[in-house]
Amino acid sequence: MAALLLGGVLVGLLDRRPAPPKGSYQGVRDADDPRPSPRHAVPSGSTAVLERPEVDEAPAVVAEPEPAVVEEGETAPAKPEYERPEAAGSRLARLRARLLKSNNVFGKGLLALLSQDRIDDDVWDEIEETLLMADLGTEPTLELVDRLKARVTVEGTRDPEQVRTLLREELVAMVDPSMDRRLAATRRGDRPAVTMVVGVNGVGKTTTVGKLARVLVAEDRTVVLGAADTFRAAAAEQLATWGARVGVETVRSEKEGADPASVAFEAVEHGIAEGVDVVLVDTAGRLQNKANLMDELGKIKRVIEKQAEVDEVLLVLDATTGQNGLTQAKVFAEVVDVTGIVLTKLDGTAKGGIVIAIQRQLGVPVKLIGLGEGPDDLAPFTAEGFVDALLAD
Ligand SMILES: Nc1nc2c(ncn2[C@@H]2O[C@H](COP(=O)(O)OP(=O)(O)OP(=O)(O)O)[C@@H](O)[C@H]2O)c(=O)[nH]1
Repeated sequence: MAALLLGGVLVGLLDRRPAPPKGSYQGVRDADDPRPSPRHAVPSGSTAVLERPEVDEAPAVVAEPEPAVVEEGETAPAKPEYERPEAAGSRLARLRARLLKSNNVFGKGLLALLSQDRIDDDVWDEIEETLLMADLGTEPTLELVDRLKARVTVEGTRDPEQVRTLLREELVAMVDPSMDRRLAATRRGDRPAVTMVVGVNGVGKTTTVGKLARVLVAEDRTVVLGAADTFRAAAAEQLATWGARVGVETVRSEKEGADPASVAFEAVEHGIAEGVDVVLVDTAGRLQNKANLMDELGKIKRVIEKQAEVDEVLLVLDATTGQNGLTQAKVFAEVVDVTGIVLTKLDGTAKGGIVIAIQRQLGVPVKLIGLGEGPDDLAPFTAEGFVDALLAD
């Protein structure tokens, strides 16, 4: 199963690139200004700086720190020690207990109901209620109940293992294993893959960008982060801290309220210069009104696309917000072309059905799920892995 999870998520292998040069990069242009030459010889008054991990070199691939050889009376030289993030493939399997715990009623409840000797109308009503309570949504609930009814009638089985198999098949079909859940993580020619991460504040967006950088580093991808959420000053700091832990650089603004498109531009520019695989751009996406959001995200995208295509727009949604999350999803989908959903805080809700509801609403796959506050508690999503975790013993 680990192989399945891994294979479904990221393709290709990273070619190891030389470490970026020393020194700090200063960028100053407005996003619409012409490109300076030579590249980094720019006047003062910078809008974006590169938060370079404070080490002699910044290896994009994490190596086990070698034990330093120290003579008696000597102090060991400072050595870069980055964290080694957990491999992407094993994450969902590791986190299944958390998913099962929070979604116990959904998975186990359904199994128990379907395993009863006699499934009368009352039991079907209870099944329907269980699905609705799990935020599956009315239409998918009715569809699933119809399919289960048809199969139980035809197969007439109450054997727990057969019931489990039947329910597993039907839930996997609802989650739709045919959706392409791979992340854009491979360079296109001489350009990095560019991912914009959007969503309202508080959903776990900045945390998700940090965790996603770790997923990519675990897959031997080189990454640059762009802190284009210039609305909340602490967000850039938070992001740079995430990056520094795994040797990933963050391009950020020195000024609160700086032009987010400009920061995004410079992050991508830096990613191109450094030859990294992926540039992840965090955005603010305040939802006061749709026109503002459209202006801001539209501008960031347009400006990035002066240099490289935006390959992925990941929408982060908080699974605990239920219907509110669906409304947010709709607004964002009207503003940008969302290519994937990251559903955070699934560990804190019994409403795992939201995965199906959101995919149905947007026609876009859930690509990653957040299952805790730990740095590696973001897992690549697969239909089978998710359903197995819901129905696990
Ligand atoms: N339990 C749990 N908590 C999470 C998960 N993802 C994020 N969080 C927590 O959610 C809180 C908010 O996270 P942030 O990344 O700051 O959220 P954000 O407000 O969207 O980021 P900004 O857009 O920069 O404001 C933090 O305490 C995170 O640790 C998750 O999957 N599970």
